[in-house]
Amino acid sequence: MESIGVAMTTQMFTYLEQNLEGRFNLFKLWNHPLDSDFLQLNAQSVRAVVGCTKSGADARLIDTFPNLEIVATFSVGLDKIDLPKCLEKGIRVVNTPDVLTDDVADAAIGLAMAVLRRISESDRFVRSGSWMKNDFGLGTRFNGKSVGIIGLGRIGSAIAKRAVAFGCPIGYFSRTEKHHRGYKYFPSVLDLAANSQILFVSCTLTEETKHIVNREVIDALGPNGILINVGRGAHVNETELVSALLERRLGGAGLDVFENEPHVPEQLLELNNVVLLPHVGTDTIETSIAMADLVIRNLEAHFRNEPLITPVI
Ligand SMILES: O=CC(=O)O
Repeated sequence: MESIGVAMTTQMFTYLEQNLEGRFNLFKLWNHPLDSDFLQLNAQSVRAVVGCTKSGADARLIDTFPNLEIVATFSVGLDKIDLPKCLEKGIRVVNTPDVLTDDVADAAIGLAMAVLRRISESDRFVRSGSWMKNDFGLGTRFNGKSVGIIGLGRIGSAIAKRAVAFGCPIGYFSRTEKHHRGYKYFPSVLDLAANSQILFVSCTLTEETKHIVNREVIDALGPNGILINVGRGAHVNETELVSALLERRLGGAGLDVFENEPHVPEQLLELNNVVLLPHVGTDTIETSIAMADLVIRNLEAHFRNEPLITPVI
């Protein structure tokens, strides 16, 4: 397979890069931009693209490679891929579901715990020497809080399973009722938010779920409510979120994702009731290796004319 051209859109994980390099003719697009002479000269040989949450396959990239057969994303999310265009051109698409579910769910629970028990804030308190002068004060309990989950897919279900272990009653919103015994279905996000103390966002980003958390949902969650987003930044109307936090209409937020990553609204940096992560929900060594292996196994299966392991289209 050494002669097959594979284009990697951006730097993502050295292990993946090295393994692709060992198997294919790898083009690193951060060294060779789409309009460079080198890339134009080699564009015909590229049959696969490997993208990620930062940089996927948009129409321009797809059109650059006339012999493109498959797009593999080093992520479960597909929002950086022009899926209709891939479908129209008969380009296969694969992602990395399942192997990352538990780590994202762990990160979601960690964020909820960090906000409620003020873990990041208390760490700052110790480091700054403030403990010498004052007591830290009280946090808020996590166990037993009513949990609402937007999107009861793989990750949402894994969050629910963990929250149940903390004695939390579970409500959820999804396109269809899942008939899960013990979890309460809410056909509207607004009702879910009104009945939740902690609202987790873990659905896929589509036109329908963009800004699914808007001003009304935030107000329904209320001044004691906590919002945790491990989906995509665009699930939440960030401007409304910032206003609600500044005006204390929302109790707090734990965010792994933002509308314009890596840019984070400056006002959030000043708030102690907010915990901010740099989109690291899947970022453990174990999961990253499993994701990279899945990308490679999918590409190898495709070029051997075998069934794809995790096909999207
Ligand atoms: O955000 C992470 C992913 O989509 O894998």
